[in-house]
Amino acid sequence: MRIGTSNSTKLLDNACVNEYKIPLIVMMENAVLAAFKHMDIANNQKYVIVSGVGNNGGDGLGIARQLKAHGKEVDVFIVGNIEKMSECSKINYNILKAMDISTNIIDKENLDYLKSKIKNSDVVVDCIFGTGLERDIKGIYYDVIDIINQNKNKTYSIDVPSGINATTGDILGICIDADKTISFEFYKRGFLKYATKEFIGEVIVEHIGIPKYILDKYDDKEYITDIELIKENIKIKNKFSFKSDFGKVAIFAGSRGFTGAAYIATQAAVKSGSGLTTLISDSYVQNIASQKLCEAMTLDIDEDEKVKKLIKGCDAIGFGCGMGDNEVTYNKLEYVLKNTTCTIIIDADGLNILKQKKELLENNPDRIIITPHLGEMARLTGYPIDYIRDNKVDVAKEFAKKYKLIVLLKGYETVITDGEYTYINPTGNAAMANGGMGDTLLGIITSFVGQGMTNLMATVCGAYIHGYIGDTLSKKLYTVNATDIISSIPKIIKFFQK
Ligand SMILES: NC(=O)C1=CN([C@@H]2O[C@H](COP(=O)(O)OP(=O)(O)OC[C@H]3O[C@@H](n4cnc5c(N)ncnc54)[C@H](O)[C@@H]3O)[C@@H](O)[C@H]2O)[C@H](O)CC1
Ligand SMILES: [K+]
Repeated sequence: MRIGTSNSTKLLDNACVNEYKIPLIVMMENAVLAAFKHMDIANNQKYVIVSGVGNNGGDGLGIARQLKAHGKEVDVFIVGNIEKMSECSKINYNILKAMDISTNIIDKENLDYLKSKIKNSDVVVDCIFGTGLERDIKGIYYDVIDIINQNKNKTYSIDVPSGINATTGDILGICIDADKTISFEFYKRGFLKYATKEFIGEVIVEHIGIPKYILDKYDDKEYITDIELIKENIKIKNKFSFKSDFGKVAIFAGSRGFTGAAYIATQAAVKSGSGLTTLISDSYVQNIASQKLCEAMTLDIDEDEKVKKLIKGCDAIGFGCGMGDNEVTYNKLEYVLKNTTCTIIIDADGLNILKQKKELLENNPDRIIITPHLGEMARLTGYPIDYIRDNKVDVAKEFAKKYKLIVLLKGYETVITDGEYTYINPTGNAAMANGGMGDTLLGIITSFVGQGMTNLMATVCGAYIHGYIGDTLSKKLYTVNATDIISSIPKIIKFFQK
């Protein structure tokens, strides 16, 4: 699913109208019909439509007409200077007048009337502002939004809950507290901001008849990952394949007290389909992990020649889980980067050691994937955690572009970017918030890179599948642990295999 901003909507509208000769009223009626499908008419009878005078308001007037045509009780209120009504809104307004559907122009005197109608309604349809909101909400607009929030039974917002800036997610003074948002063509970028989550309700994105090639042309290269993309990347195994066709990977992980991390990351790679997997760790970890790892091989990190030979032949290397934030780990990472050309996926202590010494990243373009959480990203970038949380896409993109690598920034709606293309991961849940989850993810991504996916797609698919397994298991489990995820990896990957 595409992510877009106010500007993308404007550019798209202009292109459709001027270049492709699709009249705006056609797109508006498509929007009306698309939104109407979600008005839940089987369960509601009384609707109040509150429209502004821009095109978002025009959508509302069209929805009012459709609701009336389906036998619903509809009260229409318009806020704003009716003289300044947009052209398409005016068309819908005139249709309502011709059909004898009365409209009320809101002023200070009839706010109580609006309030009583809202109290008495099942659903308020919010069409005051959409992508055209451009300044703080004041005066009568403020009062109307406040009245809706205080008195509604349910509110369905059209395109954007009025008051939220569709691009930044900033709340411009006040905003509608929506139960559902029916948005057009794009998931609005502003909805990614944590602070808006409690106001947008369930978000539905509907197409309004704009051809794909036009959407492609005005694409911001930002997406919410969807299932189709995963299916495209998980290929059927050729019947003539050998284990060498599914990648040789190594996992550098573990230290005293962190043997679990080594086991989890390695076993996740095995279960994700790697042809050959080797855990490289200190001998203490090796002795313990090798008793549990049946399929994976193990190697002592200090057996220099053997390690060098093995990593030179690897298709991907996962590095960092539970290794310790110290000079030894840094030296090993430097060694691995120097002695290989394949992709290295760096997590946990592999990231912590980089905070003062980013030259390792600078000197290895297009072969590193980093998987930080907010704290690790703060240490890498120097930005405060709150700033990163509010600007996660921009921060991840900036870092990815600067160091020519892939950033997977963990958190609610994990961000994955190579600096040009960005994917927001919609899977995963709070039942997965426990130790070992990151190690599992590292194992899956390492395995996918080893099997030949591009670095970006391996990271996108790894994050999606990891979260998807967690979502599936959390329906029956109070807590989902790394070992639960690992056991389900083959079954779920199979589900996505085309
Ligand atoms: N391609 C599409 O997705 C389509 C979407 N449609 C709908 O159109 C709106 C965008 O319409 P637009 O006219 O550009 O903007 P708005 O209706 O959101 O508002 C503009 C209107 O409001 C005034 N205004 C802005 N900020 C304030 C403020 N703080 N206080 C008071 N007034 C304000 C501004 O001056 C204008 O008068 C989109 O969201 C969809 O719902 C189309 O239906 C079809 C194509
Ligand atoms: K709206």
